[in-house]
Amino acid sequence: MRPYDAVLLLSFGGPESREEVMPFLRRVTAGRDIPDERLEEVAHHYYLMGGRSPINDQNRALLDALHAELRRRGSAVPVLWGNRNAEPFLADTLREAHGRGLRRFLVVTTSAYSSYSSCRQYREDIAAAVASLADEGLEVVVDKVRPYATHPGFARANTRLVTDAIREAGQPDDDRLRVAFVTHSIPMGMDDTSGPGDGEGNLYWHQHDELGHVILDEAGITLDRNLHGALVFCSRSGPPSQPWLEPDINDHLRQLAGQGVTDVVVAPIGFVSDHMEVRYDLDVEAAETADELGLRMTRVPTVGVDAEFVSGLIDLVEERAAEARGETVAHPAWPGAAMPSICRPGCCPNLRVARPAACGAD
Ligand SMILES: CC1=C(CCC(=O)O)c2cc3nc(cc4[nH]c(cc5[nH]c(cc1n2)c(C)c5CCC(=O)O)c(CCC(=O)O)c4C)C(CCC(=O)O)=C3C
Ligand SMILES: [Fe+2]
Repeated sequence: MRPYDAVLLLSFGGPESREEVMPFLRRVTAGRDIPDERLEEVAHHYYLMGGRSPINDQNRALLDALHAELRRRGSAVPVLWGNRNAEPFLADTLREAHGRGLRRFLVVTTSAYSSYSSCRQYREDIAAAVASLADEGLEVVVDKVRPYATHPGFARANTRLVTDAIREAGQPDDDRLRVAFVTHSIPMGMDDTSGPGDGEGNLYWHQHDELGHVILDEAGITLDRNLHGALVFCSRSGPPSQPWLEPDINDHLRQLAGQGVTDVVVAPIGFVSDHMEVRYDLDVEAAETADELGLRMTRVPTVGVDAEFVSGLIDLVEERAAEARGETVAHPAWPGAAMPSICRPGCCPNLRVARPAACGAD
């Protein structure tokens, strides 16, 4: 039995022209406490790239790669694409698919970690899309693969990319080289409540920290070196009065320059492809800071369409399909533990409003 009629890549979405930038930003920040100056600043980042976010083209490439890997494994299941904040919108993708006779969907998101912004918010948007189709009399079922920050495919691909970049940096002195693992900053309150809701919290921070540590260990073994690194953040928004995860990558670079470090390997492990946060906040802004400080910066590629990463995502698709068929199935995890495919009640909560979320037990 095939439990799903289609695999559905669900992403954040981005604008593709100057005219789409402001409507996109208003959609993303609707009801949020984001200062106007911050919106203008972010709009400017998009305008620098001609108003076109890199994210959609990267998702088109990922879509092709997922499709190819499924075909390679002998599966004919269609692979569709929907976004939360830009065309093609998730509800439109589902409606169109329903028209083609597809009813049961398995979502893979372009977000690996556990937090409200990176997990539950996707689940809320799935629930809203399913509800809006139901209002039109169209019934669909949507499940999701588990968060894959702790899946070996993601971790191994990142480990290899960081190891190659350290080699490429060519600084043999361990004390002069640092690896900066970078992810999207989030409000501290969001991080404090991230995780399954069993009282632990800080899972967003912890997943990144743990991955950074195993990457350093593995790269150190491969290269026979004693490597040093730290977890740092980019793309803070929100009012200055609200605490967000720190240190910011730019502050971190300043600190390193003061410690005699000459080479920084910047590894954006928080992102699955070169989003604007990577292309602007790291490749433009952090690169400028490094340049001013006289630091050599090597930016590690994001996993993108790396074969090991893509293969890991399809392993997760097969794992979730086996679960749906009621089979006992292994949940490979490294580093740390596998997250459940069905999120626990109250995990990674929305701290502002209670909204229905799909793919969970609540
Ligand atoms: C954890 C996280 C991820 C990673 C997980 C994931 O991938 O989902 C992520 C991804 C992304 N965020 C993106 C864009 C934006 N995020 C914003 C705002 C915010 N992000 C937040 C968190 C995250 N965001 C938060 C806590 C806010 C504050 C407002 C709110 O609570 O919602 C804003 C508003 C302006 C600003 O404040 O910067 C924009 C434009 C794009 C598209 C980029 C492109 O075009 O390539 C992508 C992939
Ligand atoms: Fe964001």
